[in-house]
Amino acid sequence: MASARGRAGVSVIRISGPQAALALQALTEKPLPTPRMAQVRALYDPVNGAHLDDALVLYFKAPASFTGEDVVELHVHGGRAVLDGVLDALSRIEGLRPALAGEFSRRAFENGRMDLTEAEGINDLVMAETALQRMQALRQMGGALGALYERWRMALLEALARIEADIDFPDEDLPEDMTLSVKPSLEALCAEMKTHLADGRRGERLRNGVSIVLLGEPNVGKSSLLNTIAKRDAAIVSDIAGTTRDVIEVALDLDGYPATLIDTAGLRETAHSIESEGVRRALERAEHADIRLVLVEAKDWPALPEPIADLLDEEAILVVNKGDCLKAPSYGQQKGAQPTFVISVTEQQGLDALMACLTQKVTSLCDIGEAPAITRIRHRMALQEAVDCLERFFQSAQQDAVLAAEDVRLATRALGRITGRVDVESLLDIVFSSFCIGK
Ligand SMILES: Nc1nc2c(c(=O)[nH]1)N(C=O)[C@@H](CNc1ccc(C(=O)N[C@@H](CCC(=O)O)C(=O)O)cc1)CN2
Ligand SMILES: Nc1nc2c(ncn2[C@@H]2O[C@H](COP(=O)(O)OP(=O)(O)OP(=O)(O)O)[C@@H](O)[C@H]2O)c(=O)[nH]1
Ligand SMILES: [Mg+2]
Repeated sequence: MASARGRAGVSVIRISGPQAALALQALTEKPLPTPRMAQVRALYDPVNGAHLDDALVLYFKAPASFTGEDVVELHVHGGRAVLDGVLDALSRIEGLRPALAGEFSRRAFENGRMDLTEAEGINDLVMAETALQRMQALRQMGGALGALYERWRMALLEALARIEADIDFPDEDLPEDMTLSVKPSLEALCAEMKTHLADGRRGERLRNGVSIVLLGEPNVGKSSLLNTIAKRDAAIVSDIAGTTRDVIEVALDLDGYPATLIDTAGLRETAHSIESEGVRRALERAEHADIRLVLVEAKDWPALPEPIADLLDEEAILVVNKGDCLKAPSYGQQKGAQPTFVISVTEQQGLDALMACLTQKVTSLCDIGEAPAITRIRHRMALQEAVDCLERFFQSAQQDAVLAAEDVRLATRALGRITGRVDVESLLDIVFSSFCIGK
């Protein structure tokens, strides 16, 4: 199944590999359709001849297909019985088995149709929830990131060839000390890689979403604010202090940038074991969050309760809720060092200014600009390893050309692992296991 499970107008089943055309023929009484031309065909169970559907079928002849193998697509009516009937019929055809998660993309990679970063881009595109996540995924799927790493790898290979020439023919007419002569170009390359690494993890944040945690004492209106921002009743609100215990997450799309807003238990000392577990979880989330929204009630402001004052660092945004309880509330952003917003959730006041501030923060945390960005820890670790190898090379180059060559070779390998040119076998299960089935 290439489409989602469950009832749908149309569902797509796809088959890849040398038996694909035979499978299609087994389900129809007519000859194979012309490659890449959609045809309507009645599908029958090959064993008992039962009519399964009138489907739209496509045949992609190898190598002109997504996987590079013969591919057949059955665009069937998306009902339970149709899908069960067709999948059941297919499963009884010899040589066919259900695809593994990511297996189509994996085969496309193994057949040389894309590098690993492009395959990862496909998965990111399927997972993308906001416009900018989509843009980043399309860029990576189109090969921009892979091309950058491949360019660096080629430059390293060239340097390596010169160093090896120096080792193999030390007395020939080569310019004196090749190992040193490649140093400036490798230094420039290393600097470029470090700049690429020093991206504030923007690409990874854009892919994963920025986390925004709501913190504060019980009853200040954290869950009310979450519901208002999410525009739905995601969390229970009540006037009983200690209502929220579990961590509650809602996904936000802020001008195309992804964020997760996280509601937590009100912070207080309590003997109640469930509530104190909630408080523990709240503090744990606070530690890992990208943005902390610290809520207080208007009556506790500007003189803040001590435990709350302790939560405020320069990263935190102070939100003063229940502004309607003030005599003459002035809503919106307040002057002062700490970013502070007076709001009223019940009166729907001051929220626009708060949202504008959040959107701006989220944007600056994951704005990647024009250049392709690192989107996962796998890339970051390999790049860092390449940089470390090059720095070792700069140390060792004078002393020993053979050791120096080995450092450059290891840096080349580290880059090659990102696009899947080397050490592929150990990587594939990791990369493709997070894909959808049918992708
Ligand atoms: N029905 C359907 N929709 C789909 C896909 C699919 O496989 N099937 N895709 C995939 O998941 C995406 C489209 N990507 C595709 C990429 C390449 C080829 C392909 O046949 N490539 C051949 C021929 C190119 C040509 O002649 O233009 C090739 O590259 O050799 C097909 C789909 C999104 N929509
Ligand atoms: N007057 C006033 N009351 C509010 C406002 N926002 C929330 N409340 C009320 O404050 C009470 C507590 O709201 P919650 O959203 O449950 O508070 P909380 O911070 O999630 O509380 P815990 O989950 O116990 O930590 C409810 O009765 C809300 O209706 C506001 O802007 N003004
Ligand atoms: Mg709550």
